[in-house]
Amino acid sequence: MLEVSNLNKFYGKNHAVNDLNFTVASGEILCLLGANGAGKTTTLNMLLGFIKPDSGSAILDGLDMYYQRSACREQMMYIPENVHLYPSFTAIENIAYLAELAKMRVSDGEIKDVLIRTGITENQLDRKVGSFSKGMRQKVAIAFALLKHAKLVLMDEPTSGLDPVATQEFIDVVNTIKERGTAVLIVTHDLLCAHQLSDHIGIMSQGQLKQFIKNEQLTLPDLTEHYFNQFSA
Ligand SMILES: Nc1ncnc2c1ncn2[C@@H]1O[C@H](COP(=O)(O)OP(=O)(O)OP(=O)(O)O)[C@@H](O)[C@H]1O
Repeated sequence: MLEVSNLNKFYGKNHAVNDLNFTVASGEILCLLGANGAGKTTTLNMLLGFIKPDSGSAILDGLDMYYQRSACREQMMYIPENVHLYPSFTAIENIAYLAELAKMRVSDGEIKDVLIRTGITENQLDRKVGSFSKGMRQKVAIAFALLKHAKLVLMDEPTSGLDPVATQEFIDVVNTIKERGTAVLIVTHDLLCAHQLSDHIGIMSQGQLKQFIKNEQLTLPDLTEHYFNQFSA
């Protein structure tokens, strides 16, 4: 689904993203970990088509994510660290508005259905989202990704500031989109969430993908050791 090949980005002499190679298949979750300045955001910005790679490519289902970025954006969903919604609209109204902008024809019933699937309760459906927590706003964004049948969902620091219960709810909701066959790429500092959620974990340092680990049978202490080894080397 997502194929990143020999991706490079320089800021002057700073090799911010250094020959990155990885794939995320349909129905797979990859978490990218790394210290501040490791190159995660620059990578994300190249996948979003905001930054032109100096060389290499990111391909989403056959489309180049920089040169065919408009077509790619129709097939993916970006969920930033803080999801911004129209505070005086309800969740249904927010999604209806986003759907209209995306020229999608959807009924209120379909919108309600995806919101319920992400854990928004019947009571919350009619509330203005201005009072929603970060976790609830994320659920609304994920509901839109479901409605859109996004092939790829990109998330930046989704669990920062979430309490443990909200984090667990977030993990459950992301598993819902995974089950639908969506490829998910999450940039995070949260080792516990990465361990609980991902199929693969990539550890970046100084622009390079130092490790790409299959999460199966990896314990949290193992992951922590892998992570810290990158900085003691
Ligand atoms: N617009 C820019 N101009 C110049 N240098 C930049 C720019 N954006 C990022 N950098 C540099 O590129 C490198 C990678 O930064 P990036 O923001 O991608 O790291 P990160 O892993 O996302 O860090 P964080 O976890 O703090 O968000 C850093 O050395 C950073 O200083």
